[in-house]
Amino acid sequence: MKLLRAAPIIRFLIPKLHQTMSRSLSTGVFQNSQPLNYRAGGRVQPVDSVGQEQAYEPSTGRVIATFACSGEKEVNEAIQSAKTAFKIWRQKSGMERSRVLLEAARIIRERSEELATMETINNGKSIFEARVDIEISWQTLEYYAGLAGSMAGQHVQLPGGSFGYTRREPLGVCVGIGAWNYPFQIACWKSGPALACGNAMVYKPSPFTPITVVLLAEIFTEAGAPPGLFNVVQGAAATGEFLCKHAEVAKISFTGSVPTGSKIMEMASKGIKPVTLELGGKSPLIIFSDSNFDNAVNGALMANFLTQGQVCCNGTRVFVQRDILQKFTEEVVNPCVLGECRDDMTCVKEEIFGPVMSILPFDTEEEVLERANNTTYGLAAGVFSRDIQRAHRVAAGLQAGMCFINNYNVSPVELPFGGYKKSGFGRENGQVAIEYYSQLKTVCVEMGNVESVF
Ligand SMILES: NC(=O)C1=CN([C@@H]2O[C@H](COP(=O)(O)OP(=O)(O)OC[C@H]3O[C@@H](n4cnc5c(N)ncnc54)[C@H](O)[C@@H]3O)[C@@H](O)[C@H]2O)C=CC1
Repeated sequence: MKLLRAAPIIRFLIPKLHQTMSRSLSTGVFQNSQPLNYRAGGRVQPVDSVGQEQAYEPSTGRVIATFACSGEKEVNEAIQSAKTAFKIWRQKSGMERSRVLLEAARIIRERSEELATMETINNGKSIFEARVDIEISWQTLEYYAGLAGSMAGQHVQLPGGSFGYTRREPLGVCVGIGAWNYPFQIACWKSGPALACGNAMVYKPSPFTPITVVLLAEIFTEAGAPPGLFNVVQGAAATGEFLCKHAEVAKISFTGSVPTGSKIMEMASKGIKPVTLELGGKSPLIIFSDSNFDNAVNGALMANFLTQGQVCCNGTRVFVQRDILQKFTEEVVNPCVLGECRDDMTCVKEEIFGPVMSILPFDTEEEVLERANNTTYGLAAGVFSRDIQRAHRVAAGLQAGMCFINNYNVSPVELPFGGYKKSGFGRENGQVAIEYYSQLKTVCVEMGNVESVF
């Protein structure tokens, strides 16, 4: 079982990192000394503030950064900086945007060990998972670089030689607000499609993880993005609210909890701004007795214990068909697996956002589908079975935006990701994300004379 090897791997790797990396970027000694806001192509101290936050290194408990939370003026400065860059960026062809994104992806790839180490220091996840996050991040930029050059509208013929066409246009200044569990990756999932479409972005990371997104901002600048294309403001709820309420923001893409998502939607509604909401979940994983047993066990571990269980789409309600229940339970036990669970228990109904798997026995397909869907969330779901017809039938019946058959928690950038029900709406990744960062203009062209009806 791969995940059980996570702790030894990080212990093994840390001495090596000490040897190969500068002292300032080693686990246990890193101390931030630079401004963490970024606008107009450089790091800046905010012009005003609403309080102060501290960021920690979870493995040691040390404070690694103390920073001011951006106030209303600073948020406005960042938005004006983005507006300036947007005027330049929107005029670029898709191929020109693509080159910048490809170069940013190349730099991330080249600096992946440093970025992964920084992510481990600030987030606390193991280095092998941080490396995967960084890999997904540059792949995201590469993927949207690939799409940037091929964004096109439609040409429609009309009577008398007249015609119409559609143009896919950027929205303007987009705001990204991220959670702390995948700081760098969430920023890439939002900025990749946003910039590919010709938008500029102001990004606010979680105050728990302020460090790596500023490195992403520097990378975009180094890659040739106009100054101000990707800006960073730091802070908590108050800073986030200044962003959401700002009249010149065209769109908000948010990753975080359901209660905050609801507030974001409320603020966006005042300005009629589109939102993408990537929220929490309490996802079901259904294991039929005919599944490949080892795959099902590995899948259940993947579904629960990556990033200390702090993964939005984790399959934390593990429904196991009764005839393999005992064998399965014996196989997956480590901290913390809860057996003999019932659907009405709090641990089964509410998101824990930690490494806790709840095992629930079931007997029939019909019964388990109804119970799996009996939740206000709908982010993800999984099914393990060798019966391919049943697997597809169950996937079709599951009320979730992301369904896995015979695997769990694999999120290639080519596939759209997002939720049903209270897990949010809009999609990240895949071609469809383009629709959430652009708007369609229709141009109707008359080739004849204007016939007056008056
Ligand atoms: N669906 C998805 O893709 C993902 C969802 N999540 C969800 O995120 C949650 C955990 O992340 P947290 O950082 O604790 O979530 P959170 O909702 O507390 O915070 C998320 C972000 O929103 C900001 N924020 C808080 N209040 C705000 C307000 N009133 N206005 C504007 N911004 C505000 C925070 O500073 C932070 O940057 C879990 O519920 C998890 O399931 C996490 C990762 C991925």
